[in-house]
Amino acid sequence: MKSSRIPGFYNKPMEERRELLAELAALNETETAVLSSGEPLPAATADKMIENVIGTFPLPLGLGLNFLINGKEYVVPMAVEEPSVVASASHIAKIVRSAGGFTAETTERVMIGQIQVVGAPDNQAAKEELLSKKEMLLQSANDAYPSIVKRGGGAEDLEVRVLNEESDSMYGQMLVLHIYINTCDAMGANIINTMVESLAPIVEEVTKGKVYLRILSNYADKCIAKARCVIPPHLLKTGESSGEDVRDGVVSAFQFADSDPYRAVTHNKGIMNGIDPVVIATGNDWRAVEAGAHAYAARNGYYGSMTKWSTDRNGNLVGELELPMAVGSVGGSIGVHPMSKTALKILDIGSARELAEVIVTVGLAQNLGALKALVTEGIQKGHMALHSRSVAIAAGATGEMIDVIAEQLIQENEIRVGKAKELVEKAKK
Ligand SMILES: CC(C)(COP(=O)([O-])OP(=O)([O-])OC[C@H]1O[C@@H](n2cnc3c(N)ncnc32)[C@H](O)[C@@H]1OP(=O)([O-])[O-])[C@@H](O)C(=O)NCCC(=O)NCCSC(=O)C[C@@](C)(O)CC(=O)[O-]
Ligand SMILES: NC(=O)C1=CN([C@@H]2O[C@H](COP(=O)(O)OP(=O)(O)OC[C@H]3O[C@@H](n4cnc5c(N)ncnc54)[C@H](OP(=O)(O)O)[C@@H]3O)[C@@H](O)[C@H]2O)C=CC1
Repeated sequence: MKSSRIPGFYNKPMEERRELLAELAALNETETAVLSSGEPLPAATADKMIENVIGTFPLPLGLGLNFLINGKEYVVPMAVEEPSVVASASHIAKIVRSAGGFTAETTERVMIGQIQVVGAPDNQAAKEELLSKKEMLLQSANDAYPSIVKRGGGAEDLEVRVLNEESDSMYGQMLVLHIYINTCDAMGANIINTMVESLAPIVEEVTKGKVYLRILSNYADKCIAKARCVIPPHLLKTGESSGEDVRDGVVSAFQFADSDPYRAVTHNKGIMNGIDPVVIATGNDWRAVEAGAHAYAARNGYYGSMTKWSTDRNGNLVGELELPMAVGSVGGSIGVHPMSKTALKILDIGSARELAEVIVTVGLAQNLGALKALVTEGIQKGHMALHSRSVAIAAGATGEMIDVIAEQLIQENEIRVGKAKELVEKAKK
C-alpha cells in the first residue's frame, strides 16, 4: 500500500475517490464494481444469509485515512450511519502519523468454549475426574473438527470451575468446563460450538451430571488486541487551546470516565464509534465484539473507561486501548458478502490478528477524536457541521440543494430539521 495520507480526499467527487482507491488498493474490476453497484449485496445472496428476507439495508461505506500502524499504511473501510465518525478517525490518524504512528499487538489467539454441568453428585470429584482426562477430552474435541487442527489450531487446554461454591449463594452449585481453542483466522463460534457439543456426552458420563449449555463465551479475554500512541503536545494544539491544555483535558476526561459509569458509557460509545464500523465493513459479528468489549471494561469490578490516557515523563500524551477482539478474516458471512471481501482487500491484512490490531487502533483514534473536540470547542461544532447534510436530506433537500441548505444551517447556527424545512420550502419557491 502506498501512503494512506490523501489530503482533501473528502473534497473530491465520489467517482474520483473510487478511482484513487482502486489504484491504491489494487482493486480488480469485480471489486471496483462492487463499490459502485446499486446492489452490492445481491438479493439472491441475502435471501440465503438470513430468514424472511425482504430486502437489504445499505449503510454508507467511508474510508478512514492516514492510518500508520506498526509502520504499515492502512486505508480503513468503515460502514456507519453517523456523520463525523470517519472524519474524526482520519483527523486523529493524521496527527498520530506525524508522531510516528500507532503501535498495536495481539496476545494469544485463544477462544473459550463453555460446557455447563448441573446435578453432579460431587462437583469437586467431578472436577478432578475431568482434569485427569484432559488429554482424552482435548483429543475428542479436536476429532470433532479436524480441519482446524490441520490449520495449526484446535483445542489446546481446559479448565474446570465450580460456580456458586459459597454456602450463601443465591443459586445452586454448578460445574463449568472451559475448553481453550485456537481458531486460527476464524472468529470461531461455529468451530467451538461443534467441539463443545461433541464433548457433552463424554462430560456427562465422566461427571454423572447433566449438561445443559454448550456454547462459546463472547468474553474472549484470551484474544486481546492492544493499541498505543504517544503524541507530543504541540501536535494537539486546537484553536485557542494549547497542546498542553488539550493533553491535560484528555487525561482528565479519561479520569472522569474511569470514575463514573454515566460518563464511561458515553466515552466507550465513542470508542465503539470507531470499532463497530470496521467490524461491520469486514463482515464480522459486531454483537459479539460489543458484548466482549463492555464486559472487559468492567473487569476490575466496576464499569470504567476502555481506554487509558496519561502523560509520560517527556510531557507526551500516551493513549492505550486493550480489548477482546474475536474477529475473523475468514468464516461466517465474510466470504459471502461481496462488500466484506472488498473491504478486506482494501485493508490488505494477512491474518485475523492483524485485523484485530487495526480495529482496536481505530477505536483508540476515535476516542481521542471525540475527547479532543469535547475538551476544546465542544462536540457540536465539528459534528453538527457534518450532520447538517443529513438534516437537510431529512427535510426534503435533494441533489445540489443538500449542500446549499446544509451550509445555510451552519451559517445561521441552527442545525435542526424544522429550520431546514423552512429553507427547503423557500428554495423551492
Ligand atoms: C470533524 C472534525 C474532524 C473536524 O476537525 P477539524 O480540526 O476542523 O479538521 P480539519 O479541517 O483540520 O482536518 C483535519 C483532518 O480531519 C479529516 N477531516 C476533516 N474534515 C473532514 C471531512 N469533512 N471528511 C473527511 N475527513 C475530514 C481529514 O483527514 C483532515 O485532514 P486533511 O485530509 O484535510 O489534511 C473534528 O471536529 C472532530 O473530530 N470532531 C469530533 C467528532 C466525533 O467525535 N464524532 C462522533 C459523533 S459524537 C459521538 O457519538 C460520541 C461522543 C462524542 O459522545 C463520545 C464521547 O462523549 O466521548
Ligand atoms: N455467541 C456468538 O458469538 C455466536 C456467533 N455465531 C456466528 O458464528 C460465525 C463465526 O463462526 P466461525 O466458526 O468463525 O465461522 P465458520 O463456521 O464459517 O468457520 C470458519 C471456517 O473457515 C475455514 N477457514 C479457512 N481458512 C481458515 C483459517 N486460516 N483459519 C480458520 N478457519 C479457516 C474453516 O474451514 P475448514 O477448516 O473446514 O476448511 C472453518 O470451517 C459468525 O457468523 C457468528 O455470527 C454463531 C453462534 C454463536
